[in-house]
Amino acid sequence: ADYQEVLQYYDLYETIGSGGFAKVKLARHLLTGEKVAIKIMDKLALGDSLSSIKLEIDAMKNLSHQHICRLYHVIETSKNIFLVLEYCSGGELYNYITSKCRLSEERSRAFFRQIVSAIAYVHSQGYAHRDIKPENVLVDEEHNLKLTDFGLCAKPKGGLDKPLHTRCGSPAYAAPEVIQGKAYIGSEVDVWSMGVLLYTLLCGVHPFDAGDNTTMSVYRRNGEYNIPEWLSPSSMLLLNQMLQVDPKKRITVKHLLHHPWLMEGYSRAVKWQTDYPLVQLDEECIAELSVFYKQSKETILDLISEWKYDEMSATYLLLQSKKARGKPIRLRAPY
Ligand SMILES: COc1cccc(Nc2ncc(-c3ccc(C(=O)NCC(=O)Nc4ccccc4)cc3)c(OCC3CCNCC3)n2)c1
Repeated sequence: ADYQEVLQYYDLYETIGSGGFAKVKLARHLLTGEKVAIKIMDKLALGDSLSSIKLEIDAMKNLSHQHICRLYHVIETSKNIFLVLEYCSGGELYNYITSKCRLSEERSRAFFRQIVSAIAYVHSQGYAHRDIKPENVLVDEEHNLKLTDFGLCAKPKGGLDKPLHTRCGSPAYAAPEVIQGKAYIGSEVDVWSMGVLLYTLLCGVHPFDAGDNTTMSVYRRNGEYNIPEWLSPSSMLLLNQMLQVDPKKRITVKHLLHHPWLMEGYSRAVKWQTDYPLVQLDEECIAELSVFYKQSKETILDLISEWKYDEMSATYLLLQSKKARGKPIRLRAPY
Protein backbone atom coordinates (compact mmCIF):
# COMPACT_ATOMS: atom_id res chain seq x y z
CA ALA A 1 0.00 0.00 0.00
CA ASP A 2 2.84 2.33 0.88
CA TYR A 3 4.36 1.86 -2.57
CA GLN A 4 1.30 2.92 -4.54
CA GLU A 5 2.49 6.48 -5.20
CA VAL A 6 5.96 5.44 -6.40
CA LEU A 7 4.39 2.68 -8.54
CA GLN A 8 2.30 5.33 -10.32
CA TYR A 9 5.45 6.76 -11.87
CA TYR A 10 8.04 3.93 -11.80
CA ASP A 11 8.40 0.21 -12.44
CA LEU A 12 10.50 -1.26 -9.62
CA TYR A 13 13.04 -4.03 -10.29
CA GLU A 14 15.75 -5.81 -8.25
CA THR A 15 17.60 -4.45 -5.22
CA ILE A 16 21.09 -3.24 -6.24
CA GLY A 17 22.34 -2.24 -2.85
CA SER A 18 21.41 -2.07 0.77
CA GLY A 19 22.94 -0.20 3.66
CA GLY A 20 22.00 0.56 7.23
CA PHE A 21 18.46 1.89 7.02
CA ALA A 22 18.16 2.14 3.26
CA LYS A 23 18.00 -0.13 0.25
CA VAL A 24 18.45 0.84 -3.38
CA LYS A 25 16.34 -0.64 -6.15
CA LEU A 26 16.77 -0.42 -9.92
CA ALA A 27 13.65 1.16 -11.46
CA ARG A 28 12.36 2.66 -14.69
CA HIS A 29 10.58 6.02 -15.06
CA LEU A 30 7.39 5.23 -17.02
CA LEU A 31 7.07 8.53 -18.89
CA THR A 32 10.64 8.73 -20.23
CA GLY A 33 11.61 5.07 -20.09
CA GLU A 34 14.82 6.06 -18.28
CA LYS A 35 16.42 3.77 -15.68
CA VAL A 36 16.71 5.26 -12.19
CA ALA A 37 17.95 4.16 -8.77
CA ILE A 38 15.36 4.42 -6.00
CA LYS A 39 16.72 4.64 -2.45
CA ILE A 40 14.02 3.49 -0.04
CA MET A 41 14.39 4.53 3.58
CA ASP A 42 12.23 3.17 6.36
CA LYS A 43 11.21 6.16 8.50
CA LEU A 44 10.74 3.97 11.58
CA ALA A 45 14.26 2.49 11.25
CA LEU A 46 15.63 5.99 10.64
CA GLY A 47 14.48 7.09 14.08
CA ASP A 48 16.23 10.28 15.11
CA SER A 49 18.44 10.14 11.97
CA LEU A 50 15.38 11.41 10.10
CA SER A 51 16.47 15.02 10.60
CA SER A 52 19.96 14.36 9.21
CA ILE A 53 18.41 12.59 6.20
CA LYS A 54 16.36 15.73 5.55
CA LEU A 55 19.69 17.62 5.71
CA GLU A 56 21.16 15.28 3.08
CA ILE A 57 18.07 15.64 0.87
CA ASP A 58 18.42 19.43 1.06
CA ALA A 59 22.11 19.05 0.20
CA MET A 60 21.19 16.92 -2.81
CA LYS A 61 18.66 19.50 -4.01
CA ASN A 62 21.43 22.10 -4.21
CA LEU A 63 23.90 19.81 -5.98
CA SER A 64 23.37 19.74 -9.72
CA HIS A 65 26.62 18.68 -11.41
CA GLN A 66 27.79 16.42 -14.22
CA HIS A 67 29.85 14.29 -11.81
CA ILE A 68 27.38 13.95 -8.96
CA CYS A 69 24.48 11.50 -8.93
CA ARG A 70 21.44 13.65 -9.53
CA LEU A 71 18.37 13.65 -7.28
CA TYR A 72 15.22 13.58 -9.45
CA HIS A 73 12.21 13.00 -7.20
CA VAL A 74 11.40 12.78 -3.47
CA ILE A 75 8.29 10.84 -2.40
CA GLU A 76 7.45 10.75 1.31
CA THR A 77 4.76 8.41 2.62
CA SER A 78 3.71 7.51 6.15
CA LYS A 79 6.30 4.69 6.35
CA ASN A 80 8.99 5.51 3.80
CA ILE A 81 11.02 8.17 2.04
CA PHE A 82 11.75 7.32 -1.60
CA LEU A 83 14.67 9.15 -3.24
CA VAL A 84 14.70 8.75 -7.03
CA LEU A 85 18.31 9.16 -8.14
CA GLU A 86 20.49 8.95 -11.23
CA TYR A 87 21.26 5.32 -12.13
CA CYS A 88 24.84 4.50 -13.15
CA SER A 89 24.91 1.38 -15.30
CA GLY A 90 28.63 0.79 -14.74
CA GLY A 91 28.26 0.12 -11.03
CA GLU A 92 30.83 0.99 -8.38
CA LEU A 93 34.26 2.36 -9.24
CA TYR A 94 35.58 -0.05 -6.59
CA ASN A 95 34.56 -3.08 -8.69
CA TYR A 96 35.80 -1.38 -11.87
CA ILE A 97 39.30 -0.99 -10.35
CA THR A 98 39.46 -4.49 -8.86
CA SER A 99 38.23 -6.01 -12.16
CA LYS A 100 41.18 -4.35 -13.94
CA CYS A 101 43.64 -4.93 -11.08
CA ARG A 102 44.78 -1.32 -11.37
CA LEU A 103 44.36 1.51 -13.88
CA SER A 104 46.95 3.12 -16.17
CA GLU A 105 48.20 6.57 -15.17
CA GLU A 106 46.21 8.09 -18.08
CA ARG A 107 42.96 6.34 -17.07
CA SER A 108 43.54 7.26 -13.43
CA ARG A 109 44.15 10.88 -14.43
CA ALA A 110 40.94 11.09 -16.52
CA PHE A 111 38.92 9.64 -13.62
CA PHE A 112 40.68 11.69 -10.95
CA ARG A 113 40.02 14.96 -12.83
CA GLN A 114 36.29 14.13 -12.61
CA ILE A 115 36.51 13.45 -8.86
CA VAL A 116 38.36 16.76 -8.30
CA SER A 117 35.70 18.51 -10.43
CA ALA A 118 32.88 17.05 -8.29
CA ILE A 119 34.57 17.84 -4.95
CA ALA A 120 35.56 21.37 -5.98
CA TYR A 121 31.90 21.92 -6.92
CA VAL A 122 30.60 20.40 -3.63
CA HIS A 123 32.98 22.70 -1.70
CA SER A 124 31.89 25.71 -3.80
CA GLN A 125 28.34 25.03 -2.56
CA GLY A 126 29.55 25.13 1.04
CA TYR A 127 29.50 21.36 1.68
CA ALA A 128 32.15 18.86 2.64
CA HIS A 129 31.60 15.31 1.42
CA ARG A 130 33.55 13.58 4.23
CA ASP A 131 33.09 10.05 2.95
CA ILE A 132 34.95 9.87 -0.37
CA LYS A 133 35.81 6.24 -1.22
CA PRO A 134 35.60 4.00 -4.32
CA GLU A 135 32.29 2.50 -3.08
CA ASN A 136 30.74 5.98 -3.20
CA VAL A 137 31.90 6.68 -6.76
CA LEU A 138 29.87 5.15 -9.59
CA VAL A 139 30.56 4.68 -13.31
CA ASP A 140 27.86 5.72 -15.81
CA GLU A 141 27.19 4.25 -19.24
CA GLU A 142 29.67 6.64 -20.86
CA HIS A 143 32.45 5.72 -18.42
CA ASN A 144 32.08 8.99 -16.56
CA LEU A 145 32.27 9.04 -12.77
CA LYS A 146 29.41 10.13 -10.54
CA LEU A 147 29.97 10.93 -6.87
CA THR A 148 27.39 9.76 -4.38
CA ASP A 149 27.18 9.60 -0.63
CA PHE A 150 25.51 6.91 1.44
CA GLY A 151 26.47 8.21 4.79
CA LEU A 152 25.60 11.76 5.50
CA CYS A 153 27.41 14.80 4.35
CA ALA A 154 26.86 17.91 6.34
CA LYS A 155 26.57 21.51 5.34
CA PRO A 156 28.94 22.74 8.08
CA LYS A 157 27.39 25.57 10.08
CA GLY A 158 28.70 28.90 8.94
CA GLY A 159 30.44 27.70 5.83
CA LEU A 160 33.09 25.17 4.94
CA ASP A 161 36.01 26.32 7.05
CA LYS A 162 34.53 26.01 10.51
CA PRO A 163 35.99 23.07 12.45
CA LEU A 164 33.82 19.94 12.52
CA HIS A 165 33.89 17.32 15.28
CA THR A 166 31.44 14.57 14.36
CA ARG A 167 33.41 11.52 13.32
CA CYS A 168 31.88 10.24 10.13
CA GLY A 169 33.04 8.50 7.01
CA SER A 170 34.92 5.23 6.79
CA PRO A 171 37.94 4.78 9.08
CA ALA A 172 40.13 3.31 6.31
CA TYR A 173 39.76 6.45 4.20
CA ALA A 174 39.53 8.96 7.02
CA ALA A 175 42.23 11.55 7.56
CA PRO A 176 44.55 11.18 10.61
CA GLU A 177 43.00 14.20 12.34
CA VAL A 178 39.54 12.61 12.08
CA ILE A 179 40.79 9.26 13.44
CA GLN A 180 42.42 11.06 16.36
CA GLY A 181 39.15 12.83 17.13
CA LYS A 182 40.71 16.25 16.60
CA ALA A 183 38.74 19.22 15.27
CA TYR A 184 39.06 19.12 11.50
CA ILE A 185 38.24 21.19 8.41
CA GLY A 186 35.89 19.46 5.96
CA SER A 187 37.74 20.55 2.82
CA GLU A 188 41.05 19.28 4.22
CA VAL A 189 39.76 15.83 5.13
CA ASP A 190 38.22 15.52 1.64
CA VAL A 191 41.70 16.11 0.14
CA TRP A 192 43.14 13.26 2.26
CA SER A 193 40.34 10.87 1.15
CA MET A 194 40.92 11.88 -2.48
CA GLY A 195 44.62 11.02 -1.98
CA VAL A 196 43.62 7.57 -0.72
CA LEU A 197 41.28 7.22 -3.71
CA LEU A 198 44.05 8.26 -6.16
CA TYR A 199 46.40 5.71 -4.61
CA THR A 200 43.72 3.04 -5.02
CA LEU A 201 43.20 4.02 -8.70
CA LEU A 202 46.95 3.87 -9.46
CA CYS A 203 47.90 0.89 -7.29
CA GLY A 204 44.70 -1.18 -7.14
CA VAL A 205 45.06 -1.52 -3.36
CA HIS A 206 44.44 0.66 -0.33
CA PRO A 207 47.56 2.53 0.93
CA PHE A 208 46.92 1.79 4.60
CA ASP A 209 45.26 -1.55 4.01
CA ALA A 210 41.91 -1.93 5.76
CA GLY A 211 43.37 -0.26 8.80
CA ASP A 212 42.32 -3.38 10.69
CA ASN A 213 45.51 -3.83 12.70
CA THR A 214 47.06 -1.12 14.82
CA THR A 215 50.36 -0.99 12.85
CA MET A 216 48.42 0.23 9.80
CA SER A 217 46.80 3.05 11.72
CA VAL A 218 50.29 3.96 13.02
CA TYR A 219 51.49 4.10 9.38
CA ARG A 220 48.46 6.28 8.56
CA ARG A 221 49.20 8.55 11.47
CA ASN A 222 52.76 8.95 10.19
CA GLY A 223 51.57 9.05 6.61
CA GLU A 224 53.79 6.10 5.67
CA TYR A 225 52.61 3.92 2.82
CA ASN A 226 54.19 1.57 0.32
CA ILE A 227 55.24 3.14 -3.00
CA PRO A 228 55.30 0.53 -5.81
CA GLU A 229 58.48 0.83 -7.86
CA TRP A 230 56.54 1.29 -11.12
CA LEU A 231 54.79 4.47 -9.90
CA SER A 232 55.95 7.58 -11.84
CA PRO A 233 57.82 10.31 -9.90
CA SER A 234 55.05 12.84 -10.71
CA SER A 235 52.40 10.48 -9.29
CA MET A 236 54.48 9.93 -6.15
CA LEU A 237 54.85 13.69 -5.67
CA LEU A 238 51.10 14.34 -5.93
CA LEU A 239 50.27 11.47 -3.53
CA ASN A 240 52.82 12.89 -1.09
CA GLN A 241 51.19 16.34 -1.27
CA MET A 242 47.71 14.89 -0.65
CA LEU A 243 48.60 12.35 2.04
CA GLN A 244 50.24 14.87 4.36
CA VAL A 245 49.45 13.99 7.99
CA ASP A 246 49.49 17.68 8.95
CA PRO A 247 46.33 19.09 7.29
CA LYS A 248 47.96 22.52 7.05
CA LYS A 249 50.72 21.02 4.86
CA ARG A 250 48.18 19.22 2.64
CA ILE A 251 47.61 20.54 -0.89
CA THR A 252 44.26 22.38 -1.34
CA VAL A 253 41.56 21.56 -3.90
CA LYS A 254 42.20 24.95 -5.53
CA HIS A 255 45.80 23.92 -6.28
CA LEU A 256 44.71 20.46 -7.47
CA LEU A 257 42.67 22.05 -10.28
CA HIS A 258 45.85 22.96 -12.22
CA HIS A 259 48.38 20.61 -10.59
CA PRO A 260 51.10 19.46 -13.08
CA TRP A 261 50.09 15.79 -12.68
CA LEU A 262 46.46 16.56 -13.48
CA MET A 263 47.52 18.73 -16.42
CA GLU A 264 49.73 16.10 -18.13
CA GLY A 265 48.14 15.57 -21.55
CA TYR A 266 45.49 18.25 -20.91
CA SER A 267 45.60 21.89 -21.98
CA ARG A 268 42.98 23.16 -19.53
CA ALA A 269 42.67 23.15 -15.76
CA VAL A 270 39.94 20.94 -14.27
CA LYS A 271 36.52 22.47 -15.02
CA TRP A 272 34.59 22.28 -11.75
CA GLN A 273 31.57 24.52 -12.57
CA THR A 274 28.30 22.72 -13.26
CA ASP A 275 27.04 22.03 -16.80
CA TYR A 276 23.49 21.94 -15.36
CA PRO A 277 22.73 25.19 -13.53
CA LEU A 278 19.39 25.11 -11.72
CA VAL A 279 18.47 28.52 -13.08
CA GLN A 280 18.94 28.09 -16.84
CA LEU A 281 16.36 25.60 -18.06
CA ASP A 282 16.56 23.72 -21.35
CA GLU A 283 14.11 25.22 -23.90
CA GLU A 284 13.61 21.96 -25.80
CA CYS A 285 12.73 19.99 -22.66
CA ILE A 286 10.35 22.75 -21.54
CA ALA A 287 8.70 22.66 -24.97
CA GLU A 288 8.27 18.87 -24.81
CA LEU A 289 6.70 19.13 -21.34
CA SER A 290 4.37 21.93 -22.40
CA VAL A 291 3.07 19.85 -25.33
CA PHE A 292 2.70 16.74 -23.16
CA TYR A 293 1.01 18.43 -20.19
CA LYS A 294 -0.96 20.84 -22.46
CA GLN A 295 0.29 23.83 -20.47
CA SER A 296 1.97 27.02 -21.71
CA LYS A 297 5.79 27.12 -21.69
CA GLU A 298 5.65 29.90 -19.06
CA THR A 299 3.53 27.71 -16.77
CA ILE A 300 5.92 24.76 -17.21
CA LEU A 301 8.93 27.02 -16.69
CA ASP A 302 7.43 28.40 -13.46
CA LEU A 303 6.55 24.91 -12.22
CA ILE A 304 10.05 23.54 -12.88
CA SER A 305 11.70 26.62 -11.37
CA GLU A 306 10.01 25.86 -8.06
CA TRP A 307 12.13 22.64 -7.87
CA LYS A 308 9.60 20.71 -5.83
CA TYR A 309 11.37 17.42 -6.78
CA ASP A 310 8.00 15.99 -7.74
CA GLU A 311 7.03 14.08 -10.91
CA MET A 312 7.40 17.27 -13.00
CA SER A 313 10.98 17.87 -11.76
CA ALA A 314 11.82 14.21 -12.38
CA THR A 315 10.44 14.24 -15.93
CA TYR A 316 12.27 17.48 -16.79
CA LEU A 317 15.60 16.24 -15.35
CA LEU A 318 15.31 12.85 -17.06
CA LEU A 319 14.55 14.52 -20.39
CA GLN A 320 17.58 16.76 -19.86
CA SER A 321 19.71 13.68 -19.13
CA LYS A 322 18.41 11.89 -22.25
CA LYS A 323 19.20 14.95 -24.36
CA ALA A 324 22.72 15.18 -22.89
CA ARG A 325 23.24 11.57 -24.03
CA GLY A 326 21.93 12.33 -27.55
CA LYS A 327 18.71 10.35 -27.10
CA PRO A 328 15.37 11.63 -28.50
CA ILE A 329 13.32 13.47 -25.88
CA ARG A 330 9.84 12.21 -26.69
CA LEU A 331 7.37 11.63 -23.85
CA ARG A 332 5.24 8.50 -24.03
CA ALA A 333 1.49 9.08 -24.20
CA PRO A 334 -0.02 7.60 -21.03
CA TYR A 335 -1.35 4.22 -22.17
C1 LIG B 1 25.18 -2.39 -12.97
O1 LIG B 1 25.29 -2.83 -11.69
C2 LIG B 1 25.23 -1.88 -10.73
C3 LIG B 1 25.71 -2.28 -9.50
C4 LIG B 1 25.67 -1.38 -8.46
C5 LIG B 1 25.15 -0.09 -8.65
C6 LIG B 1 24.68 0.30 -9.90
N1 LIG B 1 24.16 1.59 -10.12
C7 LIG B 1 23.77 2.47 -9.19
N2 LIG B 1 23.39 3.71 -9.58
C8 LIG B 1 23.04 4.64 -8.66
C9 LIG B 1 23.04 4.32 -7.30
C10 LIG B 1 22.76 5.34 -6.28
C11 LIG B 1 23.17 6.67 -6.47
C12 LIG B 1 23.01 7.61 -5.46
C13 LIG B 1 22.46 7.25 -4.24
C14 LIG B 1 22.35 8.23 -3.12
O2 LIG B 1 21.90 7.91 -2.05
N3 LIG B 1 22.78 9.46 -3.28
C15 LIG B 1 22.81 10.41 -2.20
C16 LIG B 1 23.94 11.33 -2.49
O3 LIG B 1 24.57 11.11 -3.49
N4 LIG B 1 24.20 12.32 -1.62
C17 LIG B 1 25.22 13.26 -1.77
C18 LIG B 1 26.15 13.20 -2.85
C19 LIG B 1 27.17 14.14 -2.91
C20 LIG B 1 27.28 15.13 -1.92
C21 LIG B 1 26.35 15.17 -0.89
C22 LIG B 1 25.34 14.23 -0.80
C23 LIG B 1 22.01 5.96 -4.06
C24 LIG B 1 22.18 5.01 -5.07
C25 LIG B 1 23.41 3.00 -6.96
O4 LIG B 1 23.36 2.61 -5.65
C26 LIG B 1 23.73 1.28 -5.31
C27 LIG B 1 24.82 1.41 -4.25
C28 LIG B 1 25.17 0.06 -3.64
C29 LIG B 1 26.21 0.28 -2.55
N5 LIG B 1 27.38 0.95 -3.07
C30 LIG B 1 27.11 2.20 -3.75
C31 LIG B 1 26.07 2.03 -4.84
N6 LIG B 1 23.77 2.10 -7.90
C32 LIG B 1 24.72 -0.61 -10.97
